[in-house]
Amino acid sequence: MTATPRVLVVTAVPAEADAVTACAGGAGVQGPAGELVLPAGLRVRRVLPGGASGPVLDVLAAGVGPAAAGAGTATALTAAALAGDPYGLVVSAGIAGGFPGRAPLGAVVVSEALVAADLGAQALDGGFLSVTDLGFGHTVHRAPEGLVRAVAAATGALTGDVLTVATATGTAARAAELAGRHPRALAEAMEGFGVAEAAAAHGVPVLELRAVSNAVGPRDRAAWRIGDALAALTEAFRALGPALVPEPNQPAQPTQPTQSTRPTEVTR
Ligand SMILES: O=C(O)c1cccc(C(=O)CC[C@H]2O[C@@H](n3cnc4c(=O)[nH]cnc43)[C@H](O)[C@@H]2O)c1
Repeated sequence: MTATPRVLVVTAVPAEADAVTACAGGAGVQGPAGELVLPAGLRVRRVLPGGASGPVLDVLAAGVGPAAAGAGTATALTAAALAGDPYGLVVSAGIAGGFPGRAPLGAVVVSEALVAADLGAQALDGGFLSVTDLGFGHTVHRAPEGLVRAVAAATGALTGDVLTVATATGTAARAAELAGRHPRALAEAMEGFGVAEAAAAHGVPVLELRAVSNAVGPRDRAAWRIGDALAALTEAFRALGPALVPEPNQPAQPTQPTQSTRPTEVTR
């Protein structure tokens, strides 16, 4: 770690990145000279929400989905490492769907675990086999516990698992399936696990922070409350202050799913 903690915040779309940088109220946003342009035209914007003593947030809109998120995150982490100024923490941030009864619209959630919920294979009986069940790969990255507690205390965020899906849920049946398979899941989004894979490859701890814009369930775009969620995201980052300082020696570690996140039964 450098003297001033450097945090890479990765969102999917520019509107989410704007919501994060708004936490500094404009005053902490560096001018064009402070904007870093990475390969593939990725732009990293820097804000200093806590003033000189707080963390430096470098905010990147890397694109929608786990692959774009992983590629963008890896590019930014590699650029920083090669420049001799590596990041101490990566945060996957944005809006999310909340599981009904677990995370209401407007709630902020912070991840205990970032879980790849659809990385695997469909079984003959229609069940799901994760890559762990198949014997190759992992589906879970855990966030540092102390950091999760500190972020929740500072922001009022709910703590639990955040699922990463490549296809957003659009039916009640799929929502029930995911909720049943992941009893600790509060929300689903589309980038967290990709961000975590890149962070783990660089030995950097990872966290996911999301504001709920819609319910996970039957697709109803008109019911999404994107503005409210983006405002909640800004408030969460404003409240964070020093809480976003990484704990020492807590790199992202892929973990096997706990009993509560494993499918109850799988059939090959
Ligand atoms: O249309 C807009 O103004 C707008 C502003 C900000 C963000 C968006 C997005 O559509 C972001 C997509 C992003 O949001 C996550 N997300 C949100 N809800 C869900 C969900 O129910 N299931 C999965 N992902 C969700 C996701 O991470 C997307 O990348 C639009």
